[in-house]
Amino acid sequence: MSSAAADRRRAEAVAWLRALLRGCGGGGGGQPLPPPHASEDDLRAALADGALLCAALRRLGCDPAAASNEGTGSAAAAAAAGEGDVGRFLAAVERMGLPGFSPSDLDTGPVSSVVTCLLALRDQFVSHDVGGLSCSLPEKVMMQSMEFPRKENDPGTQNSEGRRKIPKNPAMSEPSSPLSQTTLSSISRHAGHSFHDVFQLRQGRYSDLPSSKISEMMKSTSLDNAPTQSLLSVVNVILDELVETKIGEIPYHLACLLRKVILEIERRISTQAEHIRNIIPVVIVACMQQNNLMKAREEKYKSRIRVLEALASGTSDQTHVNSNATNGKAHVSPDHAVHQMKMEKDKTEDKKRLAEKDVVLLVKDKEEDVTRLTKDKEDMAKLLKDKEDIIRLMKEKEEMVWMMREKENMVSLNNGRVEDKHQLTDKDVANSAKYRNEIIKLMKEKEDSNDTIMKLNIELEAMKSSYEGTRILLDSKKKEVLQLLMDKESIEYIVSQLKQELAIERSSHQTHIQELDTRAFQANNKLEQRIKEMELMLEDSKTRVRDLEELLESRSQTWEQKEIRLNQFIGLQIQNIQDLRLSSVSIRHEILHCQKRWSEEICDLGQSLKVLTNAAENYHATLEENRKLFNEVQELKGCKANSIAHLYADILKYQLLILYAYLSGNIRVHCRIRPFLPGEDQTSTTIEYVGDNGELILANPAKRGKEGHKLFKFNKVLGPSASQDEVFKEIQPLIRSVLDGYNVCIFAYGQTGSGKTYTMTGPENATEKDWGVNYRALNDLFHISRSRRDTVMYKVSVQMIEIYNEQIHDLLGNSGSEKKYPFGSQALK
Ligand SMILES: Nc1ncnc2c1ncn2[C@@H]1O[C@H](COP(=O)(O)OP(=O)(O)OP(=O)(O)O)[C@@H](O)[C@H]1O
Repeated sequence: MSSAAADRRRAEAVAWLRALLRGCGGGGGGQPLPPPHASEDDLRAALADGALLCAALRRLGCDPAAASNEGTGSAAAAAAAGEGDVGRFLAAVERMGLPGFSPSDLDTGPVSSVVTCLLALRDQFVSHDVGGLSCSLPEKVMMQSMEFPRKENDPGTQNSEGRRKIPKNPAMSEPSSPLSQTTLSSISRHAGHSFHDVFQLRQGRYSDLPSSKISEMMKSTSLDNAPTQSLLSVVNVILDELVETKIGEIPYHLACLLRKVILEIERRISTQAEHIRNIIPVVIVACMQQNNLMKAREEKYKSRIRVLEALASGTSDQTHVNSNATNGKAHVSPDHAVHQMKMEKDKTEDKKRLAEKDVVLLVKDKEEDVTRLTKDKEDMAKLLKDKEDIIRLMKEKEEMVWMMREKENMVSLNNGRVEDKHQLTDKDVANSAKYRNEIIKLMKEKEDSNDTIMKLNIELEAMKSSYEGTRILLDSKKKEVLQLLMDKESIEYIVSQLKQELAIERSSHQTHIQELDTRAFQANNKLEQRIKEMELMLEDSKTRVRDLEELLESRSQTWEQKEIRLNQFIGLQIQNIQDLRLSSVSIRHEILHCQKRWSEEICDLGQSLKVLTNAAENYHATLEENRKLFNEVQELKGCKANSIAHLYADILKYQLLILYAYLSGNIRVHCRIRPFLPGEDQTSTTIEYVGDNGELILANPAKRGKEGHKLFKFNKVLGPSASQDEVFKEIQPLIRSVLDGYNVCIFAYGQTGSGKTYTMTGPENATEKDWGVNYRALNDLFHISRSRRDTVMYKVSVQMIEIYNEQIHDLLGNSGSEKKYPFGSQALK
């Protein structure tokens, strides 16, 4: 047997023992009862002296002392079991044919045999359910101890003289109500005190009974074992006898018997009242527990509903989140999306499993609640029935007391009559007074009993009201349960809907997962393609890196070569500087020579200037004369002054220009550097240096040393950014000097594509801004001639020749002879 089963059996035995002995103050002798959850040691300690065991036997209607004295077998068993209560208990148990135990088991041995013995004893006496109702163990034991009344149609309940039938109360008739008649007779037989034999009067009257017989009836064992019905019958019969015989006095021994019987009845009534008092708190506690249980159930259901609601809202949220996630997944990677979808799917399945589990638990709880409520309802019905029985019992008791009073009145009436008729002796009077006192005492006691019954009635009323409250509570609970059932149905409907939604969601998720798989597959393909492309690009880049490295290598070699060349150039420059020093010395000499020559020339120029001054003086004189003439003409006309002033200014300006041209020399060489044309290498220039004073250094990479660099000297060097206008401005004074009678020749010289045509003519379809020297010169000359037309008449002729292969050709000539140099006299003119 498992320890749990042994504990359960021990608890059953202890509960039964406690319920059995509770009403009689423990073991009857003040022995403490074992605690409700007694351990083996507790039980052993409680039962060690055997007092509780014997009390239990007595409570069951079996006197162990008497039993141990009966028969040789019992005596032998008691002897074998040892002396004392334990021995007597074991002897009684053996006689009943129940399993016993060794007295040493109560000292050190296992208590399982003791428990088995106690449970067998319980089963022996509690084999029949009260009123055909089955109860749980503690309730059964409790109800046994309550000794509920039972109505029997047993013929034995009626006396032989057909008196008014008094309902038999098993609780009162027998100390342990559930005892079967067979069991009872068995116990009585074993005890040797059949109450039928003792109390049932077969013939004669009680007043005629000998004292020894009455003494035997008054023995506590006889009274204890006698059913209450028998005791009541005894009282009734004695009172009837008194009424019938109309004797004024009751025999002393009969009065004692009457008193003892009434005391026994009162004791049983008080025991019953005690039981009722005990049961009321138990019932109230049970009701409160029931209430608490119902409240707990209600809370549980509410929490379940909340969980389901939360689950439902969570599922919808999840659906929302899923849809959001699905919408937002266009921006996340496919692998991540698939992983997320799987996680969401797992979560949804977990939630679904939880929801199903919750539903199963709810259904289970509901079934348990329904079962429990049904059971509670049955228990309450039982309690109500018991309550009605108790009320009925109390009424019966009241009737009985009323009947007893009636009979006492009748006795006292008869006594009065007898006093009137007979002269009593002193002894009889004394006896009568004594009996009267006894009867008054009995009446008082009955009054007390009535008070007790009244109290019991009040308590019963209170119980009734509490039962009513409990019933209302139960009705409300029933309604709540119905409400809960309806809620459960609605929850089941919601759960089924949720399941459908989950199924739909799952299918949509699966579709989505398939789509994502397809997308992931496509993305994978794309990525693989991309990887291949990137690999190709990487290869290409590597090749380019190799090329660049090679280029870098070659560049570095070039730079090294350049560095070498630069070093060489620097060396060359140093040599050049030295050469320049030398040449500077020679130049200095040359300058000195030049200074000398220039001083001579200046002297010549001075003479020439003198000539010019003279000419200018003459010119001024002429001019003065002309001015006078003009003044005169102006006086006459008054309108030519301005033009003459202009002319004068122009003349002065031209004279200065002439002087400048004279001082600058007759031949001037200008250099114009053409900018790079589109498509030309911008870096491959040979120009190394351009000076403001007309110096130009050109590099020749093909030659080394001094030969690699050439220094040129011009009157003016015009850079690549020089405009057409700047070029013209440089030669404009020379061109204008033509109008003063000087010969001027301007020509361009250079290799093919160096910009001769551009400089002289300008680009094709050129605007005024891009005009070349020719256009600008003619334009300027015509402008001046036009401005001087009032004073000077200029004649302009144009000749266009070509020098080709050292042959000069007139491009405007008509015939062959005119075209070839020397041109005709016509052409020269
Ligand atoms: N200073 C400049 N600015 C802009 N473009 C120029 C310049 N000089 C020359 N060019 C351009 O250079 C090209 C060659 O110039 P151009 O025809 O004048 O050379 P060229 O010396 O006359 O040649 P060829 O001897 O063959 O006749 C032309 O397209 C011209 O427009």
